[in-house]
Amino acid sequence: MTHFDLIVIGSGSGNTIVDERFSDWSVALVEKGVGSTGAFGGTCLNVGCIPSKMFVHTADTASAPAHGDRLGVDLRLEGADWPAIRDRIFGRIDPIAVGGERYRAKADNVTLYRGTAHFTGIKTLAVRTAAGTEEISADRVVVAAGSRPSAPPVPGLAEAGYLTSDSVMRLQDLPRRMIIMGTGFVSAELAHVFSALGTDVTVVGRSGLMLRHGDEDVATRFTELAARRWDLRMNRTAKGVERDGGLVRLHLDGQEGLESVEAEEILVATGRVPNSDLIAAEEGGLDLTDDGRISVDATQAASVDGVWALGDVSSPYQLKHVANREAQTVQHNLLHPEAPVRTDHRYVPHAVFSAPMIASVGITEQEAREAKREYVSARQDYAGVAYGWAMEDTTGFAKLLADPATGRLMGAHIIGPEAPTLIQPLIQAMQFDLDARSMAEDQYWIHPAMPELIENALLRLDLR
Ligand SMILES: Cc1cc2nc3c(=O)[nH]c(=O)nc-3n(C[C@H](O)[C@H](O)[C@H](O)COP(=O)(O)OP(=O)(O)OC[C@H]3O[C@@H](n4cnc5c(N)ncnc54)[C@H](O)[C@@H]3O)c2cc1C
Ligand SMILES: NC(=O)c1ccc[n+]([C@@H]2O[C@H](COP(=O)([O-])OP(=O)(O)OC[C@H]3O[C@@H](n4cnc5c(N)ncnc54)[C@H](O)[C@@H]3O)[C@@H](O)[C@H]2O)c1
Repeated sequence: MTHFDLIVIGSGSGNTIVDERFSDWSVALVEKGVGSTGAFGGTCLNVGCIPSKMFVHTADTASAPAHGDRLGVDLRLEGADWPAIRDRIFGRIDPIAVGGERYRAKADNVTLYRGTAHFTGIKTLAVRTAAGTEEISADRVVVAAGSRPSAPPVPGLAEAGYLTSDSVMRLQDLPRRMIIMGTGFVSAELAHVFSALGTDVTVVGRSGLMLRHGDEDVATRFTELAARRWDLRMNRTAKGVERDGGLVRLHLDGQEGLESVEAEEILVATGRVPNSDLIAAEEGGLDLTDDGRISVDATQAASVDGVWALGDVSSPYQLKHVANREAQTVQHNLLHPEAPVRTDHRYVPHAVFSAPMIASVGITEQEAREAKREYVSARQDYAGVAYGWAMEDTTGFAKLLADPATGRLMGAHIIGPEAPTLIQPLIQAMQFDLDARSMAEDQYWIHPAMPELIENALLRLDLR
C-alpha cells in the first residue's frame, strides 16, 4: 500500500488546494472523470456553470429580436448553428481540462490516479483504474467528490433513455422538441438555452411554481413569464415514459386528468445527489447528514480526525462559489492546523442565468414570515428607473427585506436584466453590516445607470 501525506478525491474544487506551499508533501489526487468525455476538472468547468453560461450568453444573443420589437428595431433570427455553437464552447473548455490534467500529472510530488476511489477503512482507500485496483492511505484526506444528476423512479424512464446536464450540452443535433422534467436551476437555464436556439420546450413540474424555493414574488413572476415561452405542465405527476423510435412520450397525471407529452429528447433536471455513496464514506468512518452529505463542522472537518470535505459532497449549497470558499478553508486548515479558520455561510448568494435573470441573497419573504421575524419589505420595478425606461422593461423588479429597527438588510431578490451583477453591492452591505439608509444616502449612485434600481429600492424601505 502506498502511503501519502495527503489524498484529495476529486479534481473540481479539490484541485485548487494543492499549490506550491504543498511542494514538500506527497499528494495523491484521484479523479474518475465527469461527463461523456470523462473529463478532468470537475462539474463546473466541464458540464456545469461554465459551458451552461456560455450557452446562456449565446441564447441571450439569439433572443435579441424578441426585445427589438418594443424598441422599434426590427431584428430577425436567421438561425442558430448548434454544432458550431457546441464546438466553439467545448473547443475552449476541453483544452482547459486537458491542460489542467497535464499540469497536475507533471508535478513531482503529485500522483494522479485516473479512477474511482472508495474508502476501505480509516484514511485508507482502494482506487480502481484501468490498470487495476490499488490501495492507498494517507495522514490526511480531502473529500471533494461533488454530486451527480439524479433521476426520479418513473416507470420506463431508464429504459427510454434520457439526457441530464452531463450529456445535453453535447447533443449531436438541436432537437425539434424537448421535455424538461424539473423546475429548478438547470431547468430554468437550459429551457432558455434550447428555446432561444429554436427547440420547442415543455417543462414538467410537480408544484405550481418554477424556482419555488426562491422568494415567492420572484418565483411567481418567473413562472408567469416562463408560461409565455414554454409549454408549462405544472402540478403534474410523471406516471411513465415510453420510447417510440426517435420519439419519447411522457405520461402525466394532473388536475385535468391523464395526458401525454411527446418530444425527440427528454432532459431530467430533478436535482443532484452527493457522491458520498461512490466513495463509500461510511467505510471510512465518516458521518453523513440525513440527506446523504458528508457531515462537516465549520472548519470543514469531517467526523474522522484528518479528513476534510468540501463542495457538493458535503455542502447544503450546490454552488461553485461556495465550493471554492470551502476549498480555501480546507487549504488553510491543512497548512495551519494550529489556527483553523471557519467557512462563513451567512450570506450565500445565488443567481439563475435564465431569461429573465434572477439573483438572491439572504432570506425570502416567506422565510421571514415563517420565522416570525419583524421585517419591512420594499419593491422597485425596473420600469420605474431611468435605465429601465431605456430598456422598456415591464416585468423586472428588486425586492428588499430589512429589519425596521436597525435598517440591516435581511434579504435581497432581483428578477430582471443583469440581476446577478446588480445584487453584488447588496451582498456586500449584508456581509459588512452596512445599514440600508447609509447605503442609499451616503454614496453617489451613477445616473442613469441600472444600480439606481437598488438605490430606489433601499429608499423605499420604511425604516424607523
Ligand atoms: C448545469 C449546471 C450548471 C451550474 N451552474 C452553476 C452556476 O452558474 N453557478 C454556481 O455557483 N454553480 C453552478 N453549478 C453547480 C456547480 O457546478 C457545483 O456546485 C460545483 O461544481 C461543485 O464543485 P465540487 O468541487 O464540489 O464538485 P465537482 O466539481 O463535481 O468535483 C468533484 C469531482 O470528484 C470526482 N469524483 C467523484 N467521486 C469520485 C470517486 N469516488 N473517485 C474519484 N473521483 C471522484 C468527480 O468526477 C468530479 O470531477 C452548476 C451545476 C450544473 C450541473
Ligand atoms: N446558476 C446556478 O448557480 C446553478 C445552475 C444550475 C445548477 N445549479 C446547482 O445544481 C443543482 C442541481 O440543479 P437542478 O436544477 O437539477 O436541481 P434543483 O434542486 O434546482 O431543482 C430540482 C427540481 O426537480 C424537482 N424534482 C425533484 N424530484 C422530482 C421528482 N421525483 N419528480 C419531478 N420533479 C422532481 C424539484 O421540485 C425541482 O423543481 C442546483 O441545486 C444548483 O445548486 C446551480
